[in-house]
Amino acid sequence: MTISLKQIKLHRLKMMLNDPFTTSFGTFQEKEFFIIEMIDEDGIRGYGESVAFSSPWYSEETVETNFHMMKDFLIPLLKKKVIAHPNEVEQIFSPIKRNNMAKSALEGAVWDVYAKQKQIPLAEALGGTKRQIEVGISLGIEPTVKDLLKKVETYVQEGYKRIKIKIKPGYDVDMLREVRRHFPDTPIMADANSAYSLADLEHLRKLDELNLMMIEQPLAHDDIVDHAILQAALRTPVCLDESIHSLEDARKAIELGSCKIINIKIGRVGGLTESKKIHDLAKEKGIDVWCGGMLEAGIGRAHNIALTTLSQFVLPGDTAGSSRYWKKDIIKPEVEVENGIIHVPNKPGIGYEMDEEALKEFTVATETIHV
Ligand SMILES: O=C(O)CCC(=O)c1ccccc1C(=O)O
Ligand SMILES: [Mg+2]
Repeated sequence: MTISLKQIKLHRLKMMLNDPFTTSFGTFQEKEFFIIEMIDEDGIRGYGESVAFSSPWYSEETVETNFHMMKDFLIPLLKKKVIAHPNEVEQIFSPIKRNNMAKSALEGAVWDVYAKQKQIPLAEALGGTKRQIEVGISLGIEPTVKDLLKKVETYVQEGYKRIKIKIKPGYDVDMLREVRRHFPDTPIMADANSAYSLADLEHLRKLDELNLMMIEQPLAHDDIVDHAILQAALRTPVCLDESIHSLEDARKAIELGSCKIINIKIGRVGGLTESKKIHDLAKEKGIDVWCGGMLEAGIGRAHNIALTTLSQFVLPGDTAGSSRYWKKDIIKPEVEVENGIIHVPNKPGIGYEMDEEALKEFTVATETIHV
């Protein structure tokens, strides 16, 4: 069996988040992104989602650069190619440097086509075995600690397996101490999105009193050297997010001791194939991994769920339920979280149907490309 693509549709969507999401870089409430629909010669449809944001605050990619890369460079590389296995897509895209989120959006759709051809769940195609996955939730920076405590309370009640809290200088140790006081036994972690430097080492050391599961990306987005110094000085495990773009980055970070945990985001590392490689290395080296989030709509969420079924995803990820983000998601059924658990669908491919009505409602433009 091979994959012969006939058509690729790039649907540009605009959706409003239920609540504004604030990080150390700012606040946003609207999300623009692409849903990739690939149609093969037998009419099988596979879907992918581009996860870049409208501005390059998280990484250098944006919605516009994703479109440019997919349309002008990556899709032309797929033209007239017969793909035997989605593992090959990474190699096909290798003439193009970086632009991992653009690559990943397309590669994800190829994986979905592949699994649907074979009539197996994407999770199984990836080698995943878990039938249910544990998930946590990521909470943005709130106007006051009181507001935050209310949110933590809500999601602890709902059964989320761990609570991640965004931090920044001035909204960190004291706030977390307060949260810990109210929730002495809840698994809690902090994500700094690169808001600190080694000059803050003594301050960050105070986090060690709070029994946090980890601190995510405390230092620069492109650093693995200073993180190694910080990790050596902290008991709290350091988790890398922004700094890891590839298997090679992961290998170097592990060798340097820059982290004890890796947040794998499919888009950030260029696709499911690379995610799997990082997962396998982490497993071999005894590094725990979990699946990060990019405030995805249903298609990206479905990919995250499938990836999380791999065995070294031992920590709850950021793949919360659809309703945490959207009034209405673009898939049927929506992703439901029950007591912090998602039941992995066992239908072929990503396991969720595109809600065509919702797709239409949120689409602002569609580009159709024949391949
Ligand atoms: O709920 C999610 O999808 C993840 C939320 C989150 O923490 C996040 C959201 C957008 C960009 C970066 C991050 C991050 O993990 O750093
Ligand atoms: Mg992060």
